Amino acid sequence: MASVLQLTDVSVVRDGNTILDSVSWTVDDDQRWVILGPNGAGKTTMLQIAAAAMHPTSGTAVVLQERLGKVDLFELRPMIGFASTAMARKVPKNEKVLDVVLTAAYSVTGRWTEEYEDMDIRRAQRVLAEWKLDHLADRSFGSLSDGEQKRVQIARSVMTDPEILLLDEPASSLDLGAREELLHLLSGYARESTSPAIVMVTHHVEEIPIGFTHALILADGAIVSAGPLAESLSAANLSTAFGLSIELDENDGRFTARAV
Ligand SMILES: Nc1ncnc2c1ncn2[C@@H]1O[C@H](COP(=O)(O)OP(=O)(O)OP(=O)(O)O)[C@@H](O)[C@H]1O
Repeated sequence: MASVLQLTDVSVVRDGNTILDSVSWTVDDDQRWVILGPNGAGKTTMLQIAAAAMHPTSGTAVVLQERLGKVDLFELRPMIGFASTAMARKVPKNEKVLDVVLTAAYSVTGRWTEEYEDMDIRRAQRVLAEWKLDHLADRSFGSLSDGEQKRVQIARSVMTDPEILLLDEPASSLDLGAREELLHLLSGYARESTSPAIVMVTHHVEEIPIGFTHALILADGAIVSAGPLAESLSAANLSTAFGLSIELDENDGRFTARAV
């Protein structure tokens, strides 16, 4: 077991606003974390630091054993899978699904005239099959449903065989069927011992895939709780974070929450 992410006293200040306030957090390579918290709590900012896409204003962030600020980010980033709507917006709408995934191997979006190696093409095809997208390989990205696009984003982010996988609200905007299909795939992936460490931001406890092991709850840029799911994801901690009385239920590894 090795740590893939270590934040120590990390603060982020932007335009005089403290977005993260002395956050300390460690993620090990066999852990699957969910980050929950109200709008504006700082969840995406945490992911940005984990993705080496942002530096802390103070404190230290060590990603894959490399301290941010002392490492060549272009070497580090291929080892980090990051699926987000912001990333998807950079993908040309007419890009073929196979190419959306394949181009991750070269850290670009939009295929031009590059030649790709057969090995990379075979890996992209395998990844598409794993995420139930093989029948869509020749379709344009822009023609896919939201649910299919979300799965392509994840397939692209695992194409490079990353050591940490970051997912920013992968189930947002999905209908019930598409959400359940995605959660089923994420559960299977989370439970494989060969999968990398996973950190997923979500707004809803209903979107926590079975197999996730840890929860970090954030409010106002500070950690309310962080640790194994059974301890950290509690009605009391959610109530503190959201500032209202919340009831939490668990059924066969899936969660539901409501205000009481
Ligand atoms: N460049 C910036 N300058 C000033 N404030 C910023 C900047 N970037 C983010 N913020 C603020 O920092 C806070 C945290 O933002 P962040 O996107 O990390 O929150 P979040 O928990 O992901 O929110 P949401 O659930 O709404 O996506 C928000 O109040 C946001 O407005």
